Amino acid sequence: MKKEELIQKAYEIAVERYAAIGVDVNKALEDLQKISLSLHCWQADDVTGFESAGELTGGIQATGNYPGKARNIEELRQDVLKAASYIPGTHRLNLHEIYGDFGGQFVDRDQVTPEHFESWMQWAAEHNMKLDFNSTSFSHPKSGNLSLSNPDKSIRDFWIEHTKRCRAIAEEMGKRQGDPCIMNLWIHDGSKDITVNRMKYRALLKDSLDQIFATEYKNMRDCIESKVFGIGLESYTVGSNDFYIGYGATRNKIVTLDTGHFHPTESVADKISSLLLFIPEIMLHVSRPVRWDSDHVTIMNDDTLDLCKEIVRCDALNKVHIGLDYFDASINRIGAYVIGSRATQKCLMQALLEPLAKLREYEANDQLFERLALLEESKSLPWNAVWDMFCLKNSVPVGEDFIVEIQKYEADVTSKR
Ligand SMILES: C[C@H](O)[C@H](O)[C@@H](O)C(=O)CO
Ligand SMILES: [Mn+2]
Repeated sequence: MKKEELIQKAYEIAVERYAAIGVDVNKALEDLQKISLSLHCWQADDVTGFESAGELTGGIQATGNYPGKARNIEELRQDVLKAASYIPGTHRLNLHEIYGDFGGQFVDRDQVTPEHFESWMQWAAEHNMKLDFNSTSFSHPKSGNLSLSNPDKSIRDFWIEHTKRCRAIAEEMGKRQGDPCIMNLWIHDGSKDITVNRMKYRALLKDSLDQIFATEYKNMRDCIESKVFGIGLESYTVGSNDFYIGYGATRNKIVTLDTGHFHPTESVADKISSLLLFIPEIMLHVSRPVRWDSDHVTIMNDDTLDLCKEIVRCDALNKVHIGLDYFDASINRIGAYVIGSRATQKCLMQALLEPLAKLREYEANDQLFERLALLEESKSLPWNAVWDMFCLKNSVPVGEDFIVEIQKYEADVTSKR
């Protein structure tokens, strides 16, 4: 039997199996088709960008030196398109400011304009890819330990100007693509050792943000991202979780939850329902922390599954933007994109196939053994037959077939860099 026929047969059996517990597989497929992931451009080149080839700072690290990383804008675009060709569905690209098309010139962060992203906007339109954006506070001589919360007004003003300009760029991207560009703001600001000025730096950050967000835009949306700590900044993070939840709730801003930015046993999934009662939307940075915010490639683990299930259980697919954020420099980088994106989609698929009505009925009736039993059984329902059909319908490799394709691209392209 041909592979397509096998997939079709397994799919039909899965449809019947799910129907028996009240799950509409077609609806799940339609819903998954509508979810665009925001692919982070920085997996392709270990967060280097095109401003200068300086050191990566800001308490983040890309470890490993697998050959073949993208060295310029053309290579990065080629790699992103290659990766996207193995990911079912239509996806977005998330750019950092340091990935501008600077034409070989040094353009300082307080000088950047939408023109530096003109070629990106054209490229994205040609490839039916919408753009998201990030200001970049790290890897710059003025980054230090404090940017928007720096007591030195000249440094603070430099970063305020940078972030304002980034919002203007995001606005232009959103206008051009006819869909809001989501702009994330993450700054590394913090202290390696004990500080006796916690309030002071947070008050400065609050004031800087108020200045940055004073301009109202129609085509971009702001989101703000907290973190527990960065390497070298272990004792204090100005933009903590509490800080940004307070800021987001009082200023109606999207809050970004990076799955690597919490204490290791803290459930990010549990935050969805609480946050959505007080803030408009959530941006996710799906990652895989191994002992710290190590940014390993996302896999189909319990954390990601729980997160996706919570989004669906909260009926929040239209309020949660799903971006990826990891940068593993120790394996094939195109493979890293494909593994992490498909893993996230597999988790979403399982979430969409959960027999939620039946589970809720059990819970309402206080049938707690039955609820747990069905939760357990649903883990081994044939969701993968539905996933295979999703890949087939989207004309991307089914199962592990993408491995050989990526090996070929490595042999023909990235190994020659
Ligand atoms: C490069 C990104 O801005 C960065 O990963 C940020 O989102 C983050 O998560 C820092 O730890
Ligand atoms: Mn992040």
